[in-house]
Amino acid sequence: MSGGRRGLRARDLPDKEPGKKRDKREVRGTLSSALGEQALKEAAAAAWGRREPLSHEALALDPVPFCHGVIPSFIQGPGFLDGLQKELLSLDFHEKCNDLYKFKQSDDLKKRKEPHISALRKVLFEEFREWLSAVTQVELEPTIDLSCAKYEYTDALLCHDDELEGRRIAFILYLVPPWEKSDGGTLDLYSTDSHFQPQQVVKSLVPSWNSLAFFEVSPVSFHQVSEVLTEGKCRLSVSGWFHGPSVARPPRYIESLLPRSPHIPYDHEILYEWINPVYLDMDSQAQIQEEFEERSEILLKNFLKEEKFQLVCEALQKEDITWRTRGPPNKRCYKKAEEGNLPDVLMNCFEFFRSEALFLLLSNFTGLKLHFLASSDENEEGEEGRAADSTRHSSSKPKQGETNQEASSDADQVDQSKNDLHAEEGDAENSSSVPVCMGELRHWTTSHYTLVHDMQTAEFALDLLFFCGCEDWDAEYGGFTSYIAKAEDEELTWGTVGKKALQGICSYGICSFV
Ligand SMILES: O=C(O)CCC(=O)C(=O)O
Ligand SMILES: [Fe+2]
Repeated sequence: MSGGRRGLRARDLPDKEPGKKRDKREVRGTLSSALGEQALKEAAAAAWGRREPLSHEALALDPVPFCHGVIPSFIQGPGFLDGLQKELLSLDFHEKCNDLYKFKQSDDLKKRKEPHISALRKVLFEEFREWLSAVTQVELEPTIDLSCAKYEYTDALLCHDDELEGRRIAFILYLVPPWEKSDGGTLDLYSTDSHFQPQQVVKSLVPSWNSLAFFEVSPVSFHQVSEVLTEGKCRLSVSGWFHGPSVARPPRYIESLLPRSPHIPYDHEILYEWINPVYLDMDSQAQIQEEFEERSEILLKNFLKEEKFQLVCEALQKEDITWRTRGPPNKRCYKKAEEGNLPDVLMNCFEFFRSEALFLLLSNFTGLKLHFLASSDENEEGEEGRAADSTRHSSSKPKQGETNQEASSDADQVDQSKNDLHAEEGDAENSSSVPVCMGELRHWTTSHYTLVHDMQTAEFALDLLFFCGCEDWDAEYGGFTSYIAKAEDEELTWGTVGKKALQGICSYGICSFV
């Protein structure tokens, strides 16, 4: 059928000159003419190779914090980008949302037939790829890896390195309205430490219409898209990767565990001092245990005695607490209080959370064996989720002198096999047979988060989260904790306390029992 239509159209057209194209709809994208200049190409290749900066009106290269470049006017000629923008905005976009990002992504652009999208694909993966191969001296393959992203108000993509087998150069072409740093949505580049872990943002690229950013994908190419802060502005981009021969990577860094300690020997008096008496009643403890065993979680309202809670809240407002940001940003970003100089009431509160009496009470609340006196009546089949499998803990009493000892682990780089050891807690010789806990006083406010990451140890623990200062919290502020079952890759919901959350809203506190 289409042959007939083609024949009819051919008859309607005037005689064509041999070899001349007839399809008026063919659209061509043309690269910035400066990129065709041999001298610029050679200067760029020399700078890239020597890890030196280059500043030219058509191209900027910078090796800090990792090799990247910006081409401020990537496509030349009027009209092309408007046509491209129109085609892109009419694609179907899918909401992408988990702990790492929130934005909208189009269908794969690999096979789209729209004229401007096809033309862009051609210019990127033919002409520009050749230019980039010459500059970076990497044999880039024609593999097409291309999609379109839309970041709107409150969208963001947190710190990551882009590393995936075969990806060598990342690129992003921006199609944005006039954009300021204060609009958010900057492409932030991180410095790294000696373990290739990201430290802090040292450069922010503000997107602009028709600018293309590119960078080498490497163990240190940590970057983020900061949260878009202006309502009604759309940060549209086309991005992808040029693939090439894989390069050897250093083993992933495994960070040291936070110090853990066994209980501190305080008897039940401390419970009467701190806890709302309703929770000390044996019947309510039995009820709590029933609900916990059913749901693996329980919310205990008004847990502390009112007067103690007030004292803790007041102390948290004091200026003499030293809060330090805890990273690295590809894993977490929140403030942690230094324990050395906490106000007395907070020190005492920490001691209460680490007390022997509380270990025993938590055993009663949960049915987990967090104390040698706790009965071990729970199911011997492994329990799912975060409930500790108490059958893996021996019932040996912590020896005198062992209390409050900190079990810290090696801060040096270790391999995966060490990581695996943590999962094998069945070993009776293992020091984890004595229940231990770790606690932090955390301050959560706007743009704080934690991320699920590859190197997270798989172990059984009871999380205890005690919150202060978050009365009248609204789910819209974020800041919730989500759990995913082991080996499940189902996306999480966005748990960051975003910038749109009201200033001054924060929550405090966590303690974890293993
Ligand atoms: O849009 C940007 O500036 C960067 C996007 C990015 O990092 C990614 O998609 O992996
Ligand atoms: Fe990225």
